[in-house]
Order: sequence, then structure tokens, then C-alpha cells
Amino acid sequence: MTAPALEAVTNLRRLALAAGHAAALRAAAQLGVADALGEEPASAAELAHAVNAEPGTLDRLLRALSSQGVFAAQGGGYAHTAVSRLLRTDTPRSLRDMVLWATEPWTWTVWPRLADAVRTGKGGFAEVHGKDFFTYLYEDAPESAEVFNRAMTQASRLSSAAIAAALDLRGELTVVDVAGGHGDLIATVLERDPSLRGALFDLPGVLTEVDPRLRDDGALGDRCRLVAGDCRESVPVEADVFILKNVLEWDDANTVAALRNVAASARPGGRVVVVENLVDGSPETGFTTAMDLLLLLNVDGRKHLRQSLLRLVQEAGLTVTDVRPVGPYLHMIDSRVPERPGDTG
Ligand SMILES: C[S@@+](CC[C@H](N)C(=O)[O-])C[C@H]1O[C@@H](n2cnc3c(N)ncnc32)[C@H](O)[C@@H]1O
Repeated sequence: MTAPALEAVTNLRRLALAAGHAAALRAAAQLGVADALGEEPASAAELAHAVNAEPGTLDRLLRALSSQGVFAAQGGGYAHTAVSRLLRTDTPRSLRDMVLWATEPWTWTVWPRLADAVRTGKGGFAEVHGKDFFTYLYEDAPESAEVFNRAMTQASRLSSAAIAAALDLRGELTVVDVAGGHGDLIATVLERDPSLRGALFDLPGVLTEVDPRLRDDGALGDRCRLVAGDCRESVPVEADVFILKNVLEWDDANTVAALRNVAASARPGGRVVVVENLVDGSPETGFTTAMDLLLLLNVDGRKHLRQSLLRLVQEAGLTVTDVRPVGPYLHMIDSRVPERPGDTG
């Protein structure tokens, strides 16, 4: 076999078993291996003792992960790499919950339906579970819902400071983060500008456990309201600026409905800022394209191309004023509610 032919075989075989590496990541996160490993390399037996596992099988797990750069085989044992450190719980950039979220039990039940979804254009989650994804999450899989919300906060911590810096809210008085999860972004925005007041809007189940800074007794509690609701029905909050970050990932009808509801609550000339990872504008194409497919399966949704997202923002009657990268992997779409909404159709 020629070298290119061998490489093709190797690549395809690795991809075909990529679920095994995702499962290995999940197992390591569940076992707490990254927390058990310190600055010095440790043997599989030492780590197995620390995480209450069988040494031989833990060695196999760590060998599989090391083959992908998660931990490094060293001197008969294993050492941390930059990637494995992200699985620790005590690092500010921890992505442990993100790993758990991406590999939750429900994900393994939806992936086999991908061919059908591609054929029909529908993920079909509601047909299988009898309810839409977020209802299922909060009613039937509350532990998964907690993992989800923590994962969103972990992802937000990577970008909130960059977004807050890029927003330029001079002259604005009030800002609401629509579907803002536990509120890392709105807290970061309010911390940056002490004159601003804010609101965090999300589903009722999410707001039961918000960022400690936003609680009544938190440092920002008196400047931020918590408003529960469904943004596909209405967004009953008055504000100068509406932010929607990683929210417009449903099917197009629900995405336009949410944007229209925001536009209806905003004053004419009000600002609506959409922040998303774009499939065609992100350095993480492996992540965004796979997430695009997962969103198809769970919410009949998608990660957008730049043009498809701009089209929906405009369809909702908003006037796009700027599109620019924010942070290493997101884009910020700035738009305004027309001064005379009736004119735009
Ligand atoms: C991908 S998360 C993004 C959270 C947050 N904006 C962030 O970037 O970390 C999507 C958010 O939308 C919320 N959400 C989903 N459906 C919603 C709805 N119908 N109304 C309001 N919020 C909703 C979820 O609870 C979740 O917090």
C-alpha cells in the first residue's frame, strides 16, 4: 500500500471508532482521573488506586486517550497534557462538564437516527420521546439538565470576557441576556460596567440555580432581574440591548419566532446582538459541524452558516448593522429594531 493509501485507511478506521474515544473521554471524566493525576507522572496502578478502578483496564483506557493527546504515556506511567488538564475540576478553564454533556446517555440514543434525519430533514426527537428536547431534559433527565447548564457555563467562561469587551455598551442603561443559562455572560457584562442594569431570561428550570453573583445576596443581585419564560412565546423584558448567545440553534421557524419576540419587546432603534459559532467562520470546524448534526437530532436545529443566520435575523425584521469575530471562535451579529417596524415586513 502506498503511504497516502495507508493514511486514508488509518484515518477512516480512526473516525469509524471515534465514538470509542468519546466514550473514553467520558469514562475518564466520570472516574476523575485528571484530578487524581498531579504534576508528576503516575503509574496506572497508582491512578487506579486513587480512582477505585482496576489497574489493567485503567491502563487500557489511558493508552487509548494518550493516543489522542489526552494524557501522555511517560516512563511507564502517564503524565498530564494541556488537553487532559481541561478534564480537571479545579482549573478555571475546566471542560469536564462539556465532555460529559457531549457524551450524555441520550446522545448515544439519537446518533443512530442520523441517516433518517438526513433523509427527512427532521431529527424526530419528539416523535421518539413524546416531547421536545428541553421538556424531556427537565422532566425526564434532570441530572443531564444540570450537566447541560454547567457545561454551558464552562463554555461561556471561555468567551464572556471577550464578548463583554466587544459589546461597547456606552450610553446603554439596560441589557438582557435571552436564554442566558446560569448567567455567566450577563454577570461579566454587569461587572464590567457598574452603571448598567440587567436581566437574565431563561426557562424556569434553569433559573433555580444561577451564577452566585446574580443571586439576591450576590454582588450583582440588586442590578440583575431573573425572568423566567419561553422565548419562543414571548420575551417580556424591557431593555436597551438584547443578547442571544448560542441560542438560535432551533429550526428556522422557532429561531425567527424568538427573534421576533425579542424585536417586539425592544424599543424602535433598540439593539439585538446575536453571538454564535458559525460553521463557516470558526476555527473549530470539527466541533461545530458535529454539533450541527447533534442539534439536528435533538432540536431539529442547526449551527448556522453566516448567510443562513443573517437571513433569519433579517426575516425577523431586524436590520443587521455589523458582523465581526469575537474571541477565537465566535461571531457577533449586531442588529437594530427598525425605527418604524411596520416598514420592514
Ligand atoms: C446552548 S444554551 C446557551 C446558554 C447561554 N446563552 C450560553 O451561551 O452559555 C441554550 C439556552 O437556551 C435556553 N432555552 C432553550 N429553550 C428555551 C426557550 N424556549 N426559552 C428560553 N430559553 C430557552 C436553555 O435553557 C439554555 O440556557
